[in-house]
Amino acid sequence: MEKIVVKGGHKLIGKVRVEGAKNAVLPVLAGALLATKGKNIIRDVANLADVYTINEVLKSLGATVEYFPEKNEVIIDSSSTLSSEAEFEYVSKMRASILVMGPILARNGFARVSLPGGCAIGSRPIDQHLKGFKAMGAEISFGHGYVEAKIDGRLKGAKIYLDFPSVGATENIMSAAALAEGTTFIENAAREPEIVDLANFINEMGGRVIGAGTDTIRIEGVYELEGTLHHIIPDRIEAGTFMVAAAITKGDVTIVNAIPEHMTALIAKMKEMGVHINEEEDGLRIRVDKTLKSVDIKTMPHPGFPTDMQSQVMALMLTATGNGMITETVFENRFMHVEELRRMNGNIKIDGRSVIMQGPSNLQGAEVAATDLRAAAALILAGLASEGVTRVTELYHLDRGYVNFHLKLAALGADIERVSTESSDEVVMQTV
Ligand SMILES: CC(=O)N[C@H]1[C@@H](OP(=O)(O)OP(=O)(O)OC[C@H]2O[C@@H](n3ccc(=O)[nH]c3=O)[C@H](O)[C@@H]2O)O[C@H](CO)[C@@H](O)[C@@H]1O
Ligand SMILES: C=C(OP(=O)(O)O)C(=O)O
Repeated sequence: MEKIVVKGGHKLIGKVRVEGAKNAVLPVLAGALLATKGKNIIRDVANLADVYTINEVLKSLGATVEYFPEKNEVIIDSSSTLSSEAEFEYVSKMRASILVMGPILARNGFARVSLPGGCAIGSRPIDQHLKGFKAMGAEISFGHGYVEAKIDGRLKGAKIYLDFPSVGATENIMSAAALAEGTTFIENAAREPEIVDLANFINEMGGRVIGAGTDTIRIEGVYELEGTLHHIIPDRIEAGTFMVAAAITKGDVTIVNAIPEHMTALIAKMKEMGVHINEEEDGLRIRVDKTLKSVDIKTMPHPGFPTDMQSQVMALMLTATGNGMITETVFENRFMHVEELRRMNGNIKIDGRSVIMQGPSNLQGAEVAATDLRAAAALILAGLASEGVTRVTELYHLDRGYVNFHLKLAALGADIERVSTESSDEVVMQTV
């Protein structure tokens, strides 16, 4: 078993560079399957466990995938005939595997994908994805834990209103519609920057997607798409996580490669807490020189406050004075980290879909377990501000979404290491 061991009490100072976005690269790599000619070259690909998983899914479908992690590049050739089935093995490991369904259905007229099921943060159904495929003429059926979509000939353009601006449904429908006959409108579409990145990628392949980033996306279907060169946008959640790391240690950190326009809600709320945030020539500078004050936050679809920053900001709020409330509206069960933060002496109460904090808590190092990807980051962040030593386990969650998280924090001055605990001794895995 591996653990991250962090000793609190060190201010973080310096510069850190963020990687390409996990939530942009996964739909783009799935969308690469739309190309029936040429090769797709995808750059600024972060070296994440989820990237290995999606690459395995693409290979299992018959695409040729060359991955050069040292160059942050993936080359995909999907020009030969592809299989139509995404198996349980991959979908159960990573829900975003469902994003191959749109491209496969559009290309093959048939797709069979393992039902993703729920996870630690909520039930996460895919009814909105399927509603879109159905509106485009597909017949949907379920059996043996799989969902199947089938169409005679090509998918047909349609007007699709999403009941909720689901990120995955918008991406899956947009990809499918790229090769459909006629024009598709997605109304109440998700507006996340990652949606815009996927739309840009489809257009670079020769597609016609208009309006991504607004709540109505128009997709004029084309007959074929061709491989292209695409650069993935920077990871706004990794950037936000380092913003919290700087603030929670009352440090002074410049985040290189962040796009502030992708993080307006987070920047606004952190400023409201008293964090100094300035756009400087070399990046986004985060500085704290006083005690922070608690605020109220509600997670919302973009451009609202991102649910993927909820747990990290909760850790920060525990160090602030006064009463603060965080309300989670996107996922119904994204509070598993609360119990772990309580074990670190966090003063938090759950009240329905909200948590109430009375701060500042006198955070104390403890043995804690990550319950999901962002919870892993939040517990490490809390450890940076705790008295004594925190040990965080279940690091496979962290590796899904952060590259060398502990090394980046150590380079900023954190006392942190990743150890293997095969025997009773802790063996340091990597040092700076
Ligand atoms: C790989 C990726 O990009 N993951 C992100 C994506 O996940 P994902 O695409 O799964 O998130 P969605 O926006 O689809 O889900 C948001 C909410 O809508 C519900 N829903 C979704 C689809 C559907 O068909 N029916 C339905 O009810 C979900 O259960 C959830 O409560 O957006 C989330 C919300 O910003 C982020 O937390 C994830 O990090
Ligand atoms: C919830 C997340 O990702 P996924 O949708 O891949 O589980 C996340 O990135 O925080």
